[in-house]
Amino acid sequence: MGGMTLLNPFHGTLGGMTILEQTVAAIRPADPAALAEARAHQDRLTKPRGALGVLEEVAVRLAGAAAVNPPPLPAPAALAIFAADHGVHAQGVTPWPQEVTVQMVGNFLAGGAVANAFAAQTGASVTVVDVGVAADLAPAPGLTISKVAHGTADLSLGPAMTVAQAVAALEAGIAVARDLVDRGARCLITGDMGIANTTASAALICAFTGHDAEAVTGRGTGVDDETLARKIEVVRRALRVNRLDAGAGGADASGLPSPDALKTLAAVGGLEHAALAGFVLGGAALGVPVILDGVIAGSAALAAAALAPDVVDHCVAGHRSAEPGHAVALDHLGLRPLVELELRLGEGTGGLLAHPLVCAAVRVMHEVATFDSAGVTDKEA
Ligand SMILES: O=C(O)c1ccc[n+]([C@@H]2O[C@H](COP(=O)([O-])O)[C@@H](O)[C@H]2O)c1
Ligand SMILES: Cc1cc2nc[nH]c2cc1C
Repeated sequence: MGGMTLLNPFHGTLGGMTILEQTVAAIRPADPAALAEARAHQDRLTKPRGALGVLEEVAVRLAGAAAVNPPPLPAPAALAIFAADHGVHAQGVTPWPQEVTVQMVGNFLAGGAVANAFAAQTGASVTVVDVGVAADLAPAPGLTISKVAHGTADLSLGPAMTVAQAVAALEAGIAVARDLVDRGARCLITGDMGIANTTASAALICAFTGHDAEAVTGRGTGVDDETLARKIEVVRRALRVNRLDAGAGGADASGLPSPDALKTLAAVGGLEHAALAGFVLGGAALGVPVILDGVIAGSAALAAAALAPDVVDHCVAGHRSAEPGHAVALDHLGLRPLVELELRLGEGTGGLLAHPLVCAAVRVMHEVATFDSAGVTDKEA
């Protein structure tokens, strides 16, 4: 799926609804009939009932999301790495210089990052999306340029983005999901790159779950005790300055994107968080499952769920990262991570590792014999 794409980040409309509104409106909850059929099917397969543990629930979940049993095999997979920079970098919340964001974009495009190795292992394509890198990037194969801004403003001093910028980034993410599915992807995997983005992730998790900054702020790329203390204070200040300390709004009764959720995302999110939220919504609207990576994806999924609660039915939590806010975000979403390896890299690495597990879970539903078809005696009811 190489080749360079230039996507228009303008806030588009069609038939009176914005692309974001259309996308939210197209997302369906899990289909109860397909869920029931998939559960009954699991119980007829030649294995003791429940013997595949969590993998049985994954397959059932994908059947519900696809509204058909068995669900389509979630392959080929496409990883999209959304890259952006953060004004809050100026507060000294990370030991890494900001230019590492653009340098790592170069590394992804050259095929030299861990995400490239893991993608090759599971046969996933890699697309890098510049949604807000501070530096200007030259067009290159595998790079989508959807730059909404040259990084966000400092979220500890005021809103990181305007609502219009957040919507433009959401719609850039939706466009990437649509493009990858058009080109044949049957599973989307989230990836991110953005020095300082674990600070924005912590602020989003506080705002959407009501947890305290100390409980959800972690060491990111590996900050020392002094920097961690400063980072927690920066998150607290961001919530106070942006008047989010009382928790944020979710979806409202209209079924349209909640203005509170958009304001929260704009206030303390990053451009990659907004684009990731759009990517997740875009995949769900097309009925294609989305495997979430780490804390950045988890916090973006909170925003997506506040905009469209049913989006969660289309998500699989690839892994649980070492960042403490990730478990809080996954609990709030009701998602159970498949892999727990103390990863804290981002780029989509945890999502990519989970992809073969999700494929295996679904393949069982297509290929394993039933007690009847194989002539195996079931235990007595
Ligand atoms: O995926 C995670 O859970 C994760 C946890 C810690 C760090 N990261 C990555 O590290 C970068 C942000 O870390 P930091 O310390 O600069 O905020 C960003 O590029 C993320 O992809 C990612
Ligand atoms: C080297 C490096 C690689 C990364 N990949 C994702 N986030 C990252 C942060 C750093 C610092």
